[in-house]
Amino acid sequence: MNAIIPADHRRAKARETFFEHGQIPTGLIDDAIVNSWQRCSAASKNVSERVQFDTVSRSGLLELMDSNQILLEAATQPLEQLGQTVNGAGYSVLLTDDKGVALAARRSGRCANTLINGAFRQGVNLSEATIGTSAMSCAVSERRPVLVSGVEHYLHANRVFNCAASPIVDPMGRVLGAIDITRGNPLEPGSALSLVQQCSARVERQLMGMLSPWLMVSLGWEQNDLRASGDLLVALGQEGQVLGLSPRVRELTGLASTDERLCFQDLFDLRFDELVDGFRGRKQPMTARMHSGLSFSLRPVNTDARKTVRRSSANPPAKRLPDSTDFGDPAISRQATLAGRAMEKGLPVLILGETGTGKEVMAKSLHSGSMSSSGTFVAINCAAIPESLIEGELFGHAEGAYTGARRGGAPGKIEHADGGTLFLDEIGDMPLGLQSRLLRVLETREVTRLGSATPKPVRFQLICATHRNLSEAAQNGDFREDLLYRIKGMTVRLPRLAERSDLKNFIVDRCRVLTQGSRELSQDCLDGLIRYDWPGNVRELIYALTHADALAEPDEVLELCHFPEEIAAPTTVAVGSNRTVNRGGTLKSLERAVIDEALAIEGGNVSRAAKRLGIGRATLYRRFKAGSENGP
Ligand SMILES: Nc1ncnc2c1ncn2[C@@H]1O[C@H](COP(=O)(O)OP(=O)(O)OP(=O)(O)O)[C@@H](O)[C@H]1O
Repeated sequence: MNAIIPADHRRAKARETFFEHGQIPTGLIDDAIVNSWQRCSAASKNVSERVQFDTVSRSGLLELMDSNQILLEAATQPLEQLGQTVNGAGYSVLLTDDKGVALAARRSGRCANTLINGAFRQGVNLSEATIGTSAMSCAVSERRPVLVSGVEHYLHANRVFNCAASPIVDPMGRVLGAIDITRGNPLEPGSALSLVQQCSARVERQLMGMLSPWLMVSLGWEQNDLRASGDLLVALGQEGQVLGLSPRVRELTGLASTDERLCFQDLFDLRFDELVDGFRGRKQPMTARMHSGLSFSLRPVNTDARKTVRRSSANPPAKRLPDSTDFGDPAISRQATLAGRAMEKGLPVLILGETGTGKEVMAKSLHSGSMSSSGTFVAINCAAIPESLIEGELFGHAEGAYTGARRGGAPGKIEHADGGTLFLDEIGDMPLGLQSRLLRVLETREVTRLGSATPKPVRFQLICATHRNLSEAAQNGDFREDLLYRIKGMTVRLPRLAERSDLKNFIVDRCRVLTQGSRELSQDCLDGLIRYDWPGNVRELIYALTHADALAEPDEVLELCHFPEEIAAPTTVAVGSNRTVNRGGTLKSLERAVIDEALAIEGGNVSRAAKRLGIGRATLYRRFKAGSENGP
C-alpha cells in the first residue's frame, strides 16, 4: 500500500493520526520515529516550541572533547571523507555523542539554510529532550540507521531538515554516538542511508583497530580458510576474556553488547587454552563451532599476537606505544621507551609533572604498550577521594565489614587491577596510614580486604604520578621514604608545555587532530601561542583550541582573537574577577576566594570548576584543602 501513496502524504497522514487523533500511525512511517514522538509527547514537549541551538558552556565543551577522545580519534578520517563525498550534494555532516551533543560538524558550502548552519556547530546540544525527534536520537535509541524527513521531526520548526543517521557502536557493543547527514532538499533515501551506514562502519572498524588485545582472532567461513576476514574479528585478553567483537561477529553471536565477564568459551565449543596451544606451532587455522552450531576456521591475525602465542609466556613481547599518543619531544619519547623497558622488568614507574602535562595520558600509553595491556587500567586519584573512603576504595571490604557493607563484600581497586595496571595519581597526597598499607601490598603482592583476615594474591603493574617533590615530602615526614624507593623504579619527568622542545609542532598537531584537519593557524597566531606561558599546560592548550575552533567562522584561519582572553591579550590580569582581587588579602586567601567563586559559578561541580580555572581536579582539591586547613 505504501508504494502507491507518495511519501509526503504518508508523513502528513501519520502526523494527523498521532497528533490530532491520538492514535499510533501504524505502517505509515518508521517505528523509530513513532517511538520518538511518544517519548517527546510523554515529556510534554510542545510541537510549536521555538528551537534554540545552544552550545554547551566553554568548560562543558572541553569536558565533552575529553570524554569522547577515542570516538573523535576513530571518526576523524571517515568523517572527513564523508564530508568531501557529500559536500557537493548539499549535505552537512555531523558527529554526535550518545546524548546528541555535536562533537564535530562539517557544514556544506552549498547550504544557505541558517537553521541548519546554526545547528551544525560543535558543542550544540541536539538531544531529543532539547530539539525533539531527530535522525541522530532515533539512530542512538534504536541502534540502527534511521531517516527523518521534514514533518517527521516532532517540532514544526525542524521541518526544514531532511536527515539520515547511523549509530556508532564500540567493540563492546556500547553506542558511542551517531553520524548524521542533513540537507534542506529532500533526501535520496537509499544513498543517504548507505552513506551514513558505510561511514559508521568505518568508524567501528577504526575502534576495533584501536584495541591492543593479547590475541586478535579472525573467523573464516570454510574449514581451513586461510584468508583473513577483516569483518569477523574477536579481540581476546590473556585469560581468554572478550575485549571486543566486530559488528558482524556480534550479529552472528546474537549479542548486542558484551562485558569483560564474557570469555572465549562462552562463544565457542573450544577451550581458550586449546585455541592458544593449537595456534602454537601450527600453520593451519583451528576449527571451532559457535554454540549456535555455526562452524568457523579461526586464525590469529595480528602479528604481535601471533608472536605472543608462539613465544613462551616467560618471554613476553615488547609492544609499541599507541600511535595516537604524541610524544614528539624526543626527551619525552626516550623516557617513555625507558619506562616501558623498566615495566617489562617488573619495575614501577613514577611520573612527575605539573598539572595538565599529560601524566595520565603517559600512564595509559605505558599500560597499552605493556605486557599487561589486556588487563584493566585502574586509575585512582589519591587527592580526590576523602581520607575516610580511600581505604575501602583501594582495598575493598569483606561482607559485614561495616554497617551497610555489600553482601559478599566488594573488591577494591587493587583487586580490579589484578592482571593489569594500577595508576595511583597524586600519590603525594596519600594519607600516611594508607601509605603503610600500600607498602605492605607492594612487598607481599597480596591484598587483604577491610574486615577480612584472608589475603589474596594480586599481580599488577604500578604507575604513580604526582606534581609534588616527594623527596622533600619524605624529608618533612609527609611521605614514607621506604614507599618512595618502592615506587620510583623508573622516573619520568614531563616538562611544562611551554618548555617542550617540539612546542610548535605539538600545537600545530593538536590543532589538526582537534579540528579534524579543517583549520589552520595563522603565523601571527602560532607565534602568539608559542610565546604564551601555558600555566594549565596541555589541558589548557586543548581547551584554548576548542574555544577558538568554536568561535571562528567555518573555513576561517584561526587568529589570536579567537582564543580565550588571557591568551589573546596576555597582559590582562588573569586571576579571578576584579571583585576578588579588589578584596585585598594574601595570595593564599585570594586563591581560596577564586576557587570558591569558580565552585559557586559551576554549582559545586569540582571538575567543571577545575576546568574553568585551567587546573586539574586533583590540584583544585589540594589547593582547596590547603586553603581550608590554613584558615581564611
Ligand atoms: N601528549 C598528549 N597528546 C594529546 N593530548 C594530551 C597529551 N598530553 C596530555 N593531553 C591532554 O591534556 C589533558 C590533560 O592530560 P592529563 O590528564 O594526562 O594530565 P595530568 O598531568 O594527569 O593532569 P592532572 O595533574 O591535572 O591530573 C587531557 O585532555 C589529555 O588528553
